[in-house]
Amino acid sequence: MGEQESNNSESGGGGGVEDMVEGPAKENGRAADPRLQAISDAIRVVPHFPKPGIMFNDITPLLLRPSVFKDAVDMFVERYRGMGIAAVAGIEARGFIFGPAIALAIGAKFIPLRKPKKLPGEVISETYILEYGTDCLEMHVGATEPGERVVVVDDLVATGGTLSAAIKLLGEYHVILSSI
Ligand SMILES: O=P(O)(O)OC[C@H]1O[C@H](OP(=O)(O)OP(=O)(O)O)[C@H](O)[C@@H]1O
Ligand SMILES: Nc1ncnc2[nH]cnc12
Repeated sequence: MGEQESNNSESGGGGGVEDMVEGPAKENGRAADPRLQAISDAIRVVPHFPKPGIMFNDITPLLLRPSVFKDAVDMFVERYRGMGIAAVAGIEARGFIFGPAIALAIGAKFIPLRKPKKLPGEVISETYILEYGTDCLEMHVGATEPGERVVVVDDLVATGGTLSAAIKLLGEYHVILSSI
């Protein structure tokens, strides 16, 4: 593999599935899922993108491998099916790639948490700080009901700013965090 195709085990980038992989042995004291290594290997780390110093975790190679893409979705479906999850909230843009598939498979609704000025209805907004700037997430008012269990899905946590904003948007509801 060239430098731009190295996998996450060589990366100092954001935390994603690679944080769940500790070789073939254990994950939180349990046997690691054998699917994790292939998922981790399918995520390309691109140094200095989009700015110097950023180790960019690129999930697009994973999307080109249907069996690995399916394994990534299935792992979340297996984790959350039967848990009374009412909604999956996907964070724009990459949470929109995984979230709807997970939502459909567990029989939950899908809530898009969008970048500013994309949703036409009444919204609530949260501004947050990124590794490379600031951004804002918005959610339609009424997308969730009080007391619903919501899973938040995204591809990656770096600073955690995006995830914190999502939690604040859904704050009055019961949120379950989930990162691919
Ligand atoms: O933990 P954080 O530091 O907040 O970073 C993580 C966020 O950054 C990426 O999205 P990005 O903001 O690049 O938007 P995009 O998916 O629209 O490209 C990623 O998909 C997460 O949403
Ligand atoms: N290191 C990273 N890789 C991919 N997307 C990101 N968003 C913020 N940090 C990132």
